[in-house]
Amino acid sequence: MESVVEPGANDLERAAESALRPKNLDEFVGQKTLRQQLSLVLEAARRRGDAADHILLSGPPGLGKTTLAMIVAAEMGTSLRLTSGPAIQHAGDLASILSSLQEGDVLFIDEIHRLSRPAEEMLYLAMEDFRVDVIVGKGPGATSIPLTLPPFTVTGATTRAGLLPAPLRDRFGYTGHLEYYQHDELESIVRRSANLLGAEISGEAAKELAKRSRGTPRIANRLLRRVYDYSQVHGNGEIDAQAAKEALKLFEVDPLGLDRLDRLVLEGLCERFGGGPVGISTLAMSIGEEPETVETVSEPYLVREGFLVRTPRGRMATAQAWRHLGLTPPASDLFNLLDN
Ligand SMILES: Nc1ncnc2c1ncn2[C@@H]1O[C@H](COP(=O)(O)OP(=O)(O)OP(=O)(O)O)[C@@H](O)[C@H]1O
Repeated sequence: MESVVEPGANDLERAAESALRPKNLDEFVGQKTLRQQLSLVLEAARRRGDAADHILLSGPPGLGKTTLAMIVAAEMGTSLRLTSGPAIQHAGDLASILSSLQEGDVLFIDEIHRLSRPAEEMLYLAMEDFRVDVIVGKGPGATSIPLTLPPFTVTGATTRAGLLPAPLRDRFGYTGHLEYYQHDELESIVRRSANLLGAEISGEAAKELAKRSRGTPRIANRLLRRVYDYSQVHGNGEIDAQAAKEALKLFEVDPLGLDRLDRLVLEGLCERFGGGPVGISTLAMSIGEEPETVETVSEPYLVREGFLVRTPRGRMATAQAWRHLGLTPPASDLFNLLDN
């Protein structure tokens, strides 16, 4: 893990996360509209005694898509099968997963936009007609054996719903979009997770963590674990505001959730390029980073929080970025520059 505020997770962290996952919709914090809609879809299916409709969940990493897929299976009282677009190399891999499903099972496909074309086409048929054609043999002698599947629910997750081909998107009866969380929601998540970890946390400390979590429960939980470590090593294990602030300083996460890389990007932009505009490659090179890292790890949050704007001529720092670094924005303000 490069940074404590990176929204993605590796396998090791996913294992640590499983203890903190909400187990049902009532425990799932925030995303009120999505929760109400999903609850209705599931309740109706339960009353009819049917498998739930196929569900597509879209939104940035770490907001709870996998957790919701697990909740769908738990609420329906069925089993969950987990796979991902990149893990399914050949249509045959998907055929063997599909043919092992039991009635009502939930098949979770993470990064569904990364399925190969043949797998995608096989999935259309399976989702619509609960049928899969299994190819036996190779070359001219190959035969296709149609196999009927029991009704099941695909729950697809994607960070980019726009990348999904329309025929696949259309086969989902319900699509829910996850939004970044509000501070008060993250505060509840932090308190709930602290409780599960057996950690005592003060209200002020929970607020401090929520503010720095970039709207993302995964980051909130990760910061909580690091702050808990700190309070156990340097204190009596209780997390108060002071311990939280000291730990976050140690991990270089500032009061607005910016980390070392974010600040390097803004400093590079303001101090070396007068606030821009400057191309992403030049900017990344000037701070010794790969353009892709800057673009995928740092930039989305900086843009979202209004520190950086992307213009046709390159990246520019906003007045807020200058002020955050303790610098005075240049007299020619951003909007005059953008008009040129
Ligand atoms: N609404 C929520 N309430 C409480 N905890 C949450 C909530 N959403 C997510 N979490 C916690 O955040 C962590 C990450 O969630 P999850 O793995 O479901 O995210 P994801 O959207 O599937 O991420 P990715 O796209 O990287 O797979 C988990 O530990 C989960 O318990």
